[in-house]
Amino acid sequence: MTAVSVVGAEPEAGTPVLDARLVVDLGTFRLDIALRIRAGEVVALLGPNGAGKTTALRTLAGLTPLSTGHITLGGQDLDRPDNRRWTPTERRPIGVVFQDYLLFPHLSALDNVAFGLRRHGLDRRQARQRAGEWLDRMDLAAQSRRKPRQLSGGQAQRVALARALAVNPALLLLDEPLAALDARTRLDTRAGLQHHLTEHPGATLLVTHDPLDALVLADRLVIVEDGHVVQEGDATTITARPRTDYVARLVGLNLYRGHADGHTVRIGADFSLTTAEQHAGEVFVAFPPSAVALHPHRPDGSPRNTWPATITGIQRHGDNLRIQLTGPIDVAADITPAAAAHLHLTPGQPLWPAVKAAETRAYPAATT
Ligand SMILES: Nc1ncnc2c1ncn2[C@@H]1O[C@H](COP(=O)(O)OP(=O)(O)OP(=O)(O)O)[C@@H](O)[C@H]1O
Repeated sequence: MTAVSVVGAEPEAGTPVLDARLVVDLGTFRLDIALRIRAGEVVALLGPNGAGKTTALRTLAGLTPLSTGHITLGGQDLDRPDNRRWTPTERRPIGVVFQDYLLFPHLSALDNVAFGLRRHGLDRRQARQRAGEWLDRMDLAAQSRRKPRQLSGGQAQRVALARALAVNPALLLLDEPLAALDARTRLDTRAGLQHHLTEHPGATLLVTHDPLDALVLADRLVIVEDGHVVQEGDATTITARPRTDYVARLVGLNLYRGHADGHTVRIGADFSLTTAEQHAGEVFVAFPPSAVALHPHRPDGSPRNTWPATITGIQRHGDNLRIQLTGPIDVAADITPAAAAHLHLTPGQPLWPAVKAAETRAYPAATT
């Protein structure tokens, strides 16, 4: 099917479609983030609970007003409080897939998709025809007459996606689009969603707290904590060089901030790590839990990074066990069940973690 633009011209690939600075004051919480998304680009807004992701999505959709800042889409100001400019939700060239889809329960799948098209000016026949084509494209032709309650979770998600995409929005907003699905359906639906996002010529913002969704679906990640962007970039850079504890946990790394002098990084008053790279000044040091070996006594031929620690937690982690330890630094170590049995691990037990300098990564803490 050829995509016919209902909402203005097709954006040119590579040009910024969305340019926004979102500032929202909600009592004691303040969101203040800048977002730019190019045509065809999928950006994931990722962050812990309460970071401000939903608030950002609601301001873009016109459901929560900006306190200050602006939302410019395809070169047009949708919101600019300083100029008293605000565009009602239904007049925005934006498609939204809400977490629980918000399908109209009394309308068939076909009419749910046609509804948005009619609101954008198509007559009933045209709207139903276009809706039928979209359902076909989503592999839902056989379900087009069903009401939402007669659809599986994955099917309902695809109807919601068809409804949002059918109007060819300049900006597609996805709010935790896979959160309502069970693990198996999630896997299939994620693959389908990835395919449709690749084909969407407009900008896409995906709001999620699932790192896997973000890594699989997005070209770029914007990480928010407490209303602010703490890191942004492609998945490779972010996974290699996390800059906050939240991001480090997300990508499964131990992360420390310290002061480097050559190969030595001082962390806190009485502790330092030896790193493979040399630096001077403020740095982050990161290493994976799999790089941490655990010894019952101080290891002989002592690797330079070893210290006394105490077990605070033991959890399953895939085929291995993840051991949390406290000491001069807190650290997570992944070891095999066989190694754990050999060490007779119990909470409170003293151990010596050891990490080779070659397994560490050090990088400047200053953002340039
Ligand atoms: N209407 C409101 N009035 C006052 N505070 C609010 C309002 N809506 C949200 N907040 C607060 O704003 C902060 C951000 O909430 P938001 O829902 O945007 O976070 P989130 O990142 O989407 O979190 P989650 O992943 O839990 O959905 C929270 O501290 C929340 O309590």
